[in-house]
Amino acid sequence: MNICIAGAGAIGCTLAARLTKSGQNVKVLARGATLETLQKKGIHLTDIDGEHRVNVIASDSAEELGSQDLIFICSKAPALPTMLKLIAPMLQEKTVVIPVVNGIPWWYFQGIEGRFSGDCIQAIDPEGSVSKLLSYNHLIGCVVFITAFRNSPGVVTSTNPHLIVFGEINHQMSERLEQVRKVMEDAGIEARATDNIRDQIWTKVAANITSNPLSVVTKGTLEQLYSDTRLKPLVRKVLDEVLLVAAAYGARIRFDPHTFMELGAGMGAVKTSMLQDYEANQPLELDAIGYAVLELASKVSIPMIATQQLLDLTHFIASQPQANS
Ligand SMILES: NC(=O)C1=CN([C@@H]2O[C@H](COP(=O)(O)OP(=O)(O)OC[C@H]3O[C@@H](n4cnc5c(N)ncnc54)[C@H](OP(=O)(O)O)[C@@H]3O)[C@@H](O)[C@H]2O)C=CC1
Ligand SMILES: CC(C)(CO)C(=O)C(=O)O
Repeated sequence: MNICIAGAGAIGCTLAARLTKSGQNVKVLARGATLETLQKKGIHLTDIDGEHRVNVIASDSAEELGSQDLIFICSKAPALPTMLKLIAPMLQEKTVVIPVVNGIPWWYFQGIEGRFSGDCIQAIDPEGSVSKLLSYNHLIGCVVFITAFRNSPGVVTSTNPHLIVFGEINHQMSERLEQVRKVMEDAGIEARATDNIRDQIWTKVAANITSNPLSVVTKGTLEQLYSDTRLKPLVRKVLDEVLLVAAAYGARIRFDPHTFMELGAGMGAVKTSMLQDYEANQPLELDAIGYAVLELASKVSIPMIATQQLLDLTHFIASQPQANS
């Protein structure tokens, strides 16, 4: 299968290395120093199965990479509009596009019936500007439960077992969904196909909104955030708020709040991706994992007072010019 990984950071390099090793025809859309390293040295991934060194074809030109069967967009949420424009030359009628991106997706209200069907979420898709960039029939939804860290361009460490969940945005099972699942499974990454990707989205968003912003405020690890007696009450408050909103949208989250907190603490001394971004002076995914949730909450008239304060505090800290010095 012709597969493009668009965005070669922590998650992109993890997927590109594993898929290449499994025999897929993988190409990588990258830029700058990352592109240069990938072209000269390939990818060096260290994960739970050991070390993987793979050579990949990489370019910053989608035209050069050519038509693809499957495209994984592995950028941060703020780069999504740019990435959707960049991948356009690689699309054919049947190309499947899978954003491997945290947060509420811009297509959340597309493909399903309901009170808000067809609505755009202003925090991530102002006036539908992102929706216009890609036809929905290309999309498969995805939630990634992988932790990975980019040590330097092309050099990535991933410490936890890999898991990735895929689902059609209209909640139907399909042949292409099963094909994608199998491609991932063949690459040694546990992959599941679901008939309700939104349940998974809310589960992951609950993890992100309870940990990522607070990690920027405190510089704490996942273990600390979910177990430190001074931080736990706030984390739990945010968790309770997000679970109410998720329930209002009909999401079924498999874990009760107590188990959720214990699972978080069990993730160990992991630095969240938002804290990594903050330290690298990169834009934070606050809209996709935070302000989009507040918008959804206000649509169903549920207050998220603690969450709002936490997001605003994080936003303030991140907006300070000397924040990282
Ligand atoms: N890392 C983790 O542990 C986890 C991450 N996630 C989520 O997965 C998604 C990807 O995260 P992650 O891999 O960590 O992010 P990274 O920041 O490590 O990687 C993003 C990549 O996108 C590339 N990119 C951005 N814009 C462009 C562009 N215009 N052209 C080409 N490349 C571009 C960046 O380029 P450059 O090389 O120049 O920086 C970078 O390589 C995020 O939504 C994140 O929240 C989810 C679970 C865990
Ligand atoms: C590890 C985890 C689950 C923390 O919220 C994550 O997705 C991230 O760091 O972005």
